[in-house]
Amino acid sequence: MTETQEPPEPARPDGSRSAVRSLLRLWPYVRPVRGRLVTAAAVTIVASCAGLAIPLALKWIVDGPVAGGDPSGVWLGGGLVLLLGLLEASLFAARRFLTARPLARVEADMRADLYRHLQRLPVAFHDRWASGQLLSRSTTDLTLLRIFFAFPLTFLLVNGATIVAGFVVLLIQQWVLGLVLLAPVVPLVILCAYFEDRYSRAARTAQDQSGDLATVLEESVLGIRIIKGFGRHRGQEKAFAALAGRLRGTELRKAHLLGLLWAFIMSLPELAIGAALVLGVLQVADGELSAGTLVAFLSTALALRWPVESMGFLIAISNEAATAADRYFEVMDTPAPRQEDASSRDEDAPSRKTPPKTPAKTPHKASRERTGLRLEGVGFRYPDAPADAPPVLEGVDLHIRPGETMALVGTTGSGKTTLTALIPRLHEATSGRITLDGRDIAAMPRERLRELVSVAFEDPTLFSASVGENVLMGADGGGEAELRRALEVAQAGFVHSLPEGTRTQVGEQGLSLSGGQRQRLALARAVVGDPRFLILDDPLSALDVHTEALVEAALREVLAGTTALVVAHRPSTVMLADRVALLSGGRIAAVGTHHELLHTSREYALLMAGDEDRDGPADAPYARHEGGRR
Ligand SMILES: Nc1ncnc2c1ncn2[C@@H]1O[C@H](COP(=O)(O)OP(=O)(O)OP(=O)(O)O)[C@@H](O)[C@H]1O
Repeated sequence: MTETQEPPEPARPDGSRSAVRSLLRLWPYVRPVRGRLVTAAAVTIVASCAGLAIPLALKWIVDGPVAGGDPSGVWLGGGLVLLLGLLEASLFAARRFLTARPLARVEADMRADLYRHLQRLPVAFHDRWASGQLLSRSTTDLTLLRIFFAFPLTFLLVNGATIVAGFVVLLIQQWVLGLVLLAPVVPLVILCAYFEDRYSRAARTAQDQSGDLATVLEESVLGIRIIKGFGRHRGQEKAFAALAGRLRGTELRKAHLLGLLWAFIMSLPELAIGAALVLGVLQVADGELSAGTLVAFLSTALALRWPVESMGFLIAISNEAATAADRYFEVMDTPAPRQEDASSRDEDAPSRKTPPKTPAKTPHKASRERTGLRLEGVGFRYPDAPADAPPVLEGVDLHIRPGETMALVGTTGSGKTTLTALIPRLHEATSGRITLDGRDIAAMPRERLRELVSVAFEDPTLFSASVGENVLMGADGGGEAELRRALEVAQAGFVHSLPEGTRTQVGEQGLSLSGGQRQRLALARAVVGDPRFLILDDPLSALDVHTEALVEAALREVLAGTTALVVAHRPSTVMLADRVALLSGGRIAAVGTHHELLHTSREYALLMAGDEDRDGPADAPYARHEGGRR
């Protein structure tokens, strides 16, 4: 067996990391659209240059036509300024056009990759991560990244280039005044570094808290019946309000930091412009500077205000995007289980994709290779179990013969569900091996394994899809005939009286159906592909006595043609089985027919009597449960 992969704790770093390094990891996604992004950046630079040329045109108007009293020159200059303005506006519009579609593609690709990866990650990962955290990473965080690609990424470059070009122009026009304007750069760089660190910590906290909020919201929506049933809505409201209050506090801290940064970014350059204006006016008065040059100088300085001021929020959004990238890659970096070599595929085995029209009675008994389902020395411990806790399963040996139905019984928490989860490899056994018809499942491609093994769990989850789609999930390519047969076996005839029959959409998690109805659909899903191996975890628990008897009768027919392990809590479910295995203390304590175990295992007899604490030998009183298939 492969070693169980320890999924990482959902990380909550403090944000002290390199934002640039985090953002650089996005390169593989940006690569395919780099041409568009570079073109958009070039277009934006041309647009900014058009904007910067306007003050130069003004200088020409003031020093030329205005000073020389030439009205036609003023009109010409005015027309030139108008043209430059129109050019700037249309180029900015073109930038949006160039980036919108490819960036939506990048966001969609990243989301699809995340979803694909989440589907491949082991159940142990999902046990540990809160669903809201995954939800917020695949929605809010990816939207933040798209905004970053569309806006700050381009404008950090373009505005940076504009500022450099603008200062070159200023220094050429009047280097003393230019140096006055450059004076705030040093304190601003120091302040930006100071705020960046604090802001990224706050951004990380806010994004994690919004994930926590999504988790509480999701749990409240899914558990609304319990909340209402126990009158817990006030408690839930308080818990939600407390979390929302914490998030509000963090957002306020972010706003406070951003406000302070912005105040410095706006006021320091304004002070410098004021100083340059006073100095410039004195120079014009002394005749050392032309009025036109001063107008051009100040217009250029004012044109640089937006690129300088925008740096504050561009840095803020970039930090949030870097945090979003970290959160995205925390999930993507979690290794998914290794995909086994597809060449080990069992070619002779019939696929569930093409189920036979009618089940063969005992198709697997005749084959010499078909040795059934075997567990040899299987052990399992949950990755997050305390180090000193004993393993849930240890040295489990069990052989289910081809075509045989084995019931698995044991006290609550004895590990029955855990054991059934090892067969379709929802969890990896930590020791020992499991074979299906002699082939080790650890060496089998998961896809193939899941074609061979079908499962129905105690909690019958249905998806937001039609009844038919939910059932046919169990058999890719299955059609109407398979659907009808599976519904018949599961005694799910009620679907035909639903408004649109098997096309009726069942709500989120099938909430519009009763527990028993959902369980019957989950059972139909398990049997629809006529699987070679069937794992049923207490499949009849939510059925009334009458329906249970009907389902049992139909299920007997299916079980006759498959090798099955059925977790049973009730004698009526045990009756479906050929033999029974008793799970106790993490091991198989006894195997035999129901009749044999009633007489040989006191623990089994007590379990079947529904009285686990009872003393005294198991004998005649339990004989009323006898009468299984053998
Ligand atoms: N995801 C998990 N992480 C850690 N421990 C777990 C996890 N799931 C189950 N356990 C523990 O493993 C043990 C076996 O649980 P399991 O659900 O397999 O028992 P069970 O026999 O199916 O119980 P029941 O009859 O009540 O359904 C229990 O002690 C349980 O607390």
